[in-house]
Amino acid sequence: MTKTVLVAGLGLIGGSLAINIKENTDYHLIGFDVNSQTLDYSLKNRIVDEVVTDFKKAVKQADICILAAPVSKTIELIDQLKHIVVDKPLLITDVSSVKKPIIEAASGITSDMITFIGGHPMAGSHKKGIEAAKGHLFENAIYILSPDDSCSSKNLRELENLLKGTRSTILKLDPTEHDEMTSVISHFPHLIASSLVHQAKKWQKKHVNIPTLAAGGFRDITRIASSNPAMWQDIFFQNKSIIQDLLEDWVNEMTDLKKLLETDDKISMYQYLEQAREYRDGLDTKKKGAIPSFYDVYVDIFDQTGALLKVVSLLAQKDISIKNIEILEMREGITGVLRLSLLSQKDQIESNRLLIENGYETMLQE
Ligand SMILES: NC(=O)c1ccc[n+]([C@@H]2O[C@H](COP(=O)([O-])OP(=O)(O)OC[C@H]3O[C@@H](n4cnc5c(N)ncnc54)[C@H](O)[C@@H]3O)[C@@H](O)[C@H]2O)c1
Ligand SMILES: O=C(O)C(=O)C[C@]1(C(=O)O)C=C[C@@H](O)C=C1
Repeated sequence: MTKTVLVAGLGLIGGSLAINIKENTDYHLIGFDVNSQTLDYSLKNRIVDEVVTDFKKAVKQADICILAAPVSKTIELIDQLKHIVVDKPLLITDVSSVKKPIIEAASGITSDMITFIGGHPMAGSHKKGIEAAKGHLFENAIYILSPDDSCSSKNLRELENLLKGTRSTILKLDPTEHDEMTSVISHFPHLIASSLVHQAKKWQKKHVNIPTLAAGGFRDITRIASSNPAMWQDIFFQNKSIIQDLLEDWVNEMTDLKKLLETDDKISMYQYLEQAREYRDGLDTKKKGAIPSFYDVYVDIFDQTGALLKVVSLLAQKDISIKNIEILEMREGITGVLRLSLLSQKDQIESNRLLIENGYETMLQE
């Protein structure tokens, strides 16, 4: 018999998982969300087979339930699950960016029929809502699962099978490990990105043209400051103590840097920058990790109508698929740099050759 999957919270992540599951399995998909427009959109665009407004009733129908609401709302949904009586096995997972409070809440589910496996796809975007959902969002990403000791291998396999179509790589982490690692690599950088934007905004009072000068570097480092504030506020408070520790570390490090300037210690400053460069470059090696392993080609193009289209068509003629395109710097009449991210080294070399043959100036990611 066809199994039923309930997705509770049909935003960017829940919607993307629903699309992916629909594309890759024949499971019957039910969608639940507190936003009626989201439910209408999901049904109209056939992201799910059925929508419901009664969470408890839908849970009783489901074989698998994916909780994809904001972290604190996911905890509230888990609290509801503690009081629902199910008469068939139910496998529950979530997608929350913070794991410890989720696993703690789930430990209060006492029914023998229910298995909870914490989950977190390490991919997303600064966009939110169902309209931004994409079935291929998790391709090449790390998908963290936090099964506890009581989780059977059958249940784990069932969840892994469901997620197979995402083409992500499953990594098992315990919740504490997860929360520390994601704070360093994901949560804390969001706080810093927002603080850099605030700094620019303050200085704009003195220099009105600051936004005009905000070129590649500033845009690169602050892209994530355009993310969903409600989601990040929730994450920071759910992972508060680690964020506080990292903030303290950061303040100390900034104080050290300040001292290097005060004491004119150019050698230490150089070493600081060089060590950061070496570590950052190492993250981009061709193994999968928090930073996806793409093969980049940088192309110098003029900001003229059709320039982007010409580059893309050139590669498309040779069936080279581009994983990601980013314009790093582009001002009217001035050359700009286009970053093409490709899926294999073969595509990277072939694209580079084609572009050079057609008169483009290129550079490969080392
Ligand atoms: N955005 C990312 O980059 C990203 C990446 C990985 C994991 N996550 C995690 O995924 C979860 C969802 O984030 P998102 O980016 O999809 O957010 P989103 O704002 O795009 O979607 C959240 C959805 O949950 C719905 N919702 C809110 N309260 C609800 C409730 N009580 N019951 C049911 N639905 C409810 C909202 O209406 C919305 O449709 C969060 O826990 C977040 O930490 C986000
Ligand atoms: O790509 C982005 O914009 C993201 O912010 C994705 C990102 C991240 O920090 O890497 C954000 C939150 C998640 O929990 C996982 C992934």
